[in-house]
Amino acid sequence: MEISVQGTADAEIPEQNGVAAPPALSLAPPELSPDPILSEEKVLVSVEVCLKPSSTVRADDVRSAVERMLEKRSLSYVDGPVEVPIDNPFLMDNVQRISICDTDEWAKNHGVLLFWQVKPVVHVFQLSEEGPCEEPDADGQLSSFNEWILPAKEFDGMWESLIYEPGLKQRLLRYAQSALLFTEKGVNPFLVSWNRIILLHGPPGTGKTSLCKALAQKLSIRFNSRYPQCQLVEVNAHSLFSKWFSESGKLVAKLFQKIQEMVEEENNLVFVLIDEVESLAAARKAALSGSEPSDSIRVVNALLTQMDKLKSSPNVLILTTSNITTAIDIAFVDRADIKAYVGPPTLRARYEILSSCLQELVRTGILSKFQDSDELLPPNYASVTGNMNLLPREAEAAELCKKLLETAEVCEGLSGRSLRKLPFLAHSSLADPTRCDPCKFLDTMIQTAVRERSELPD
Ligand SMILES: Nc1ncnc2c1ncn2[C@@H]1O[C@H](COP(=O)(O)OP(=O)(O)OP(=O)(O)O)[C@@H](O)[C@H]1O
Repeated sequence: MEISVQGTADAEIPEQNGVAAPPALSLAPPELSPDPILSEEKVLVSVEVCLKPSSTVRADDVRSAVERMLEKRSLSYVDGPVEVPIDNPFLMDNVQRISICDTDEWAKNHGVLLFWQVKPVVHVFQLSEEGPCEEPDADGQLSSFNEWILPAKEFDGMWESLIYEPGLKQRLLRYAQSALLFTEKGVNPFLVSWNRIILLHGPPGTGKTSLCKALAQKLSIRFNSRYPQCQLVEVNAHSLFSKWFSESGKLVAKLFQKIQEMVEEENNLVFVLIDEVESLAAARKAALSGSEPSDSIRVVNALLTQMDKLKSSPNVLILTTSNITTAIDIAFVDRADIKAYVGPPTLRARYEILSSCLQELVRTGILSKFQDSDELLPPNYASVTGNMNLLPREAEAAELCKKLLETAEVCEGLSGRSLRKLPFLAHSSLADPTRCDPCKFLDTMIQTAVRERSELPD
C-alpha cells in the first residue's frame, strides 16, 4: 500500500472499489522553507577567523569581538576577506585574517545577501605549524603513513584553490557535517544507517587527494568547539600492499592500533585518508591468481575489518581516493556512503584556475599588473561569458579576458594538476622573462598548452 505523507486529516478520502480507503497517514503539511527577505529567519553564514601564530588569547574572546564587529557591519555578505578594523587594537593584535565562506550558493540562487538577512557563525582557529609527522618503523624504514595536526599551515587556502562545478565541495561539506552530527546526537545506526566513509574517484590529477585534505581542514575549523584537537592520518594503500608485502599484516595492525589510540581520546577528531584504494582490489586479485603471497587477501580483509571497527567511534571520518573506478574492491565501494566522481576541469573551472595562476604571478611581481592598475584580478568567468558592457577604459581588461578564455579552451583535456603547472612551463620558455605583461604571457601559455596536449597519451 502506498502511504501518502502529505495532506491533512480533513482531506477527502477517495473510494477504492466502492470501499472507503483507510485514511492516509496524516502528517502536518510540509512547511515552505521561509524566505529570509519576508520572515525573521536568518541565513547561517560561516565566518572563519584565523589567529596570528603569536596570539595566545582565548578563542571565545576573539569570537565575541568579531561578532560585535560584524553587528556594526551594514554591508552585503559575499565570500572573501573582511578587513580587520584598524580601530580595534584587540583584533589587530591577534587576528591574521577574517573570511566569509559559503555564501556563493545563496548568491547564485537568490542574489545579494544583505547583512540583516544573515546570522554569522564565527569559527576561530590557529594554524598548526608542526608539519607532517612521519614515524619510522622499527627497522628505521619510513612508515606508510603521515600524520598532521589540523588545521595545518600546509593546507591553508587549499579548499579555496580547488575549483569544481558548483555544488561538489558544498555537497561533501554538508555530508560530512551531517555524518558527524548524526553520530554526535547518538542516532541509532540500526534505525538510520550511515558510515563515515567518502570515496572520491576519477582521473589522475583532478585534485581528489587535495580535496580530501582540504575537507578535513575545513571540518577541523568548523567543529573546533566540539573537537579541540584534530588529526589527519594519510595512508598510501599502494605502499601498504606492495612495498613491504610480507610486512603488510604488521603494518595494517600498527596503523590501526595508532588510529585507535587517537580515537579513544573523545575530544579528538580523526580523519583517515586512504589514497589509491584500488590497490586493495589489486592485492586481492593477485592473491587469487597466486602471483602474490597468499596472505595478502588476509591483509585486505584485515583492513576492511579494522575500518568496520572504526565505524563505532563517533569521531572518525574515512576519506578515500581512487584513479580507477572499475577496479575498486566491491567490498570497499559498498562501505562508502558518498561516492563522488571528480572529473577533469570544465571550461569555467579551467578559466578560474588559470585566472588564479595569473593573479599569483601578478601578486609576486613576475607579471606586470593588469593595465598598470592596482587591480590584481582579471574579470571573472561570468562577466566574460555574460553580456559584458565594458566601459572604454576596460577594453584592455576585456582583451585579457578573451585571451584567458581562449587559453582555457585550448587547455581542454588537461588535468587540474597540469593546468597549475602550465604558467611555470610557459615562463621557463620565455626569451625575456624580465619583461612580461599578462596578455603576452597568455600567448606563450597557449603555445605551451598546445605542446602539452600533443604529448598526452591517446
Ligand atoms: N579542480 C581543480 N582546481 C584547482 N586545482 C586543481 C584541481 N584539480 C587539480 N588541481 C591541482 O592539482 C594538484 C594535484 O592534485 P591531487 O594530487 O590532489 O590530484 P589527485 O586527483 O589526487 O591525483 P592522483 O590521482 O594522481 O593522485 C592539486 O594540488 C591542485 O593544485
